[in-house]
Amino acid sequence: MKGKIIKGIAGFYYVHAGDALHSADGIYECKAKGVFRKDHRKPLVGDDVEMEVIDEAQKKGNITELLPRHSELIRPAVANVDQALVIFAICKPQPNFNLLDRFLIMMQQQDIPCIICFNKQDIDAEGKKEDYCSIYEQAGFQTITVSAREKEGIDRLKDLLRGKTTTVAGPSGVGKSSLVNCLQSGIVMETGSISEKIERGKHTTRHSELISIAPDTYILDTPGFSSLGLFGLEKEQLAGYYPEFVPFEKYCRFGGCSHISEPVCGVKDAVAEGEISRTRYENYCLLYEELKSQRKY
Ligand SMILES: Nc1nc2c(ncn2[C@@H]2O[C@H](COP(=O)(O)OP(=O)(O)OP(=O)(O)O)[C@@H](O)[C@H]2O)c(=O)[nH]1
Ligand SMILES: [Zn+2]
Repeated sequence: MKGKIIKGIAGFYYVHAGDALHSADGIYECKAKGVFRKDHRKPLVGDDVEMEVIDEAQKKGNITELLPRHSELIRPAVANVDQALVIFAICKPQPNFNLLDRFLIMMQQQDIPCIICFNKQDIDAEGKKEDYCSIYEQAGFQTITVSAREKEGIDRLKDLLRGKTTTVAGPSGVGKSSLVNCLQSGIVMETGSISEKIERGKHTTRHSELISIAPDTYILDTPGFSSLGLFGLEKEQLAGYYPEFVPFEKYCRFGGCSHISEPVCGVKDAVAEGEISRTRYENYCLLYEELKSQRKY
């Protein structure tokens, strides 16, 4: 039968299969004997597989075939991700837009569409949420504001996730765990031997695990981050990750304009006229300088 690898620990793969979508009953502890030889690749969390049940009562099985992957993410290592949800708080803590831009670049490098979610709208006393959303909508990203505490925007968020596998990320303290809990609500996970087995592995390494939140809908909860390096990127490529710059580049005097110190620059003009967000442009300049001074190996 078909299933999906939701977690891998020490040579075991936990495969979500069968009809019991919202219950731990549908999770089989599998080995992947013979798959490496046959498919020449290592199973990844997120892989769709064919499996056979060895022992239904003990929920043990064997993965017999890896089905084709439509995407493969390196950070975090997971297959078949459709999109990323990046969570920031509107306040407490204030969003670090430089960090957000770094995250967006990393996902664009891997061709993964990004939804930006601003949480804690219940304490948005200064009314920042529209401003924040418009910065990123102007750049072509989808945005959503929610409150995990007041359970606002959760249904809309679920709509954006439905039928897809989404990697969920955000710096610490933004309410990611609270939001993941909201998304899981209504799902009865039965306690039992399988979840205990999964539990045991938790203390050794940080594994990524897919959580089923609705039929054909999974989220990957990733550890909070406080910094992100830029990898595999030359400074000349950076502007390509700021999609809102593109329509103005034709007004730059020089081809390959860096939009920093050149005299006639369509991008700088657009910033001055408020057509490109100053926050985005300033972070572009900071990241450009960083790439410029990066050591080449
Ligand atoms: N006002 C408000 N506070 C929230 C909301 N969501 C979460 N919080 C609070 O923000 C703090 C951090 O929430 P968590 O869910 O632990 O955040 P996290 O992003 O998982 O943080 P880490 O565990 O550090 O990665 C807690 O005190 C939550 O009660 C919200 O929608 N509104
Ligand atoms: Zn320019």
